[in-house]
Amino acid sequence: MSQEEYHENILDAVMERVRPHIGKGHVADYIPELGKVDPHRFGFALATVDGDIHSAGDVDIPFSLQSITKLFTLALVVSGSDDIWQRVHREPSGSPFNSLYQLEFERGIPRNPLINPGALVVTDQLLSDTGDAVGTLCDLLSRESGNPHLQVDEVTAHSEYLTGDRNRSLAYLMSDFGNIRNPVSEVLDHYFRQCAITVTTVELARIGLLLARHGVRADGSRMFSREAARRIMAVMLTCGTYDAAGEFAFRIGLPCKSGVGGGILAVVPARYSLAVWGPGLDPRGNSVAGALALEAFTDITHLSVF
Ligand SMILES: NC(=O)CC[C@H](N)C(=O)O
Repeated sequence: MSQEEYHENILDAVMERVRPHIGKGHVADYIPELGKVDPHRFGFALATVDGDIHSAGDVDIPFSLQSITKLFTLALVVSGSDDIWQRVHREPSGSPFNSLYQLEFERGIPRNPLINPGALVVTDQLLSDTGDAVGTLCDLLSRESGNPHLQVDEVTAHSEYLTGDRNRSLAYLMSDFGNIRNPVSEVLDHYFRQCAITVTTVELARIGLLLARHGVRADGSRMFSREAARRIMAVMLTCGTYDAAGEFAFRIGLPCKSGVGGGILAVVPARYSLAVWGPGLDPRGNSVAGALALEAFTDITHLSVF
């Protein structure tokens, strides 16, 4: 069997298993603009480390990256320095991604960079490092996705700006503890806009190759060290799906990062980047069909990190 056939067979088998579940779950209507997305969409894309793409379903429709961006702001920050680990821990929180309660008694140091408070700290750092966090992130994602025109969907960003009081609370609380250094309103503006960057499923699979190749960019140059890649993927596995990270490790066994736009990025280190998109979410904010597709993938291929 050729490589081409092997990958197409995997995709067919994954799609067959996931089809009855497409449309399940609830779209993230706490951000009103995301509540308008059709839950019956579904896409699956597999990128090999050599850059070949195999895909099925709605893989060319742009969707909101949301929390998946947290991986790449982190990658940008750790490419410069490891100092961020003074400002954010790397333990699973066991709590919802926007929970406030740990943050008060842990004195403004978030549990990890892949929940909202942690990501706000990382965005604050990127803003200090570059002067333009969302612009720097958009440049990186544009280069890696193969689409030079990736953009912030300003309507979605504004929709979250209008309803984002919980993120505001997190940011002001951390500012009170001295763990936000730029003006809070500026950090929030960059955070809401970074979350609203849109990509297609195929573009996301390409972006994920940065991790699958352990820090090597699409143009062959190195962005961050192998060690940094290993650490980012460890945090992804243990914290990337919030209070469902244990469940994801149990069912899928790959580093995964979800977003409330319905995307999930998973990595088979040194082999594949996998992107799935299904806007219907479970109560913890992870795509129902997306998780099932990734579980089908590891069941079928036996490719997991365990
Ligand atoms: N889990 C997510 O994707 C959350 C991102 C979203 N922008 C929020 O802050 O609530």
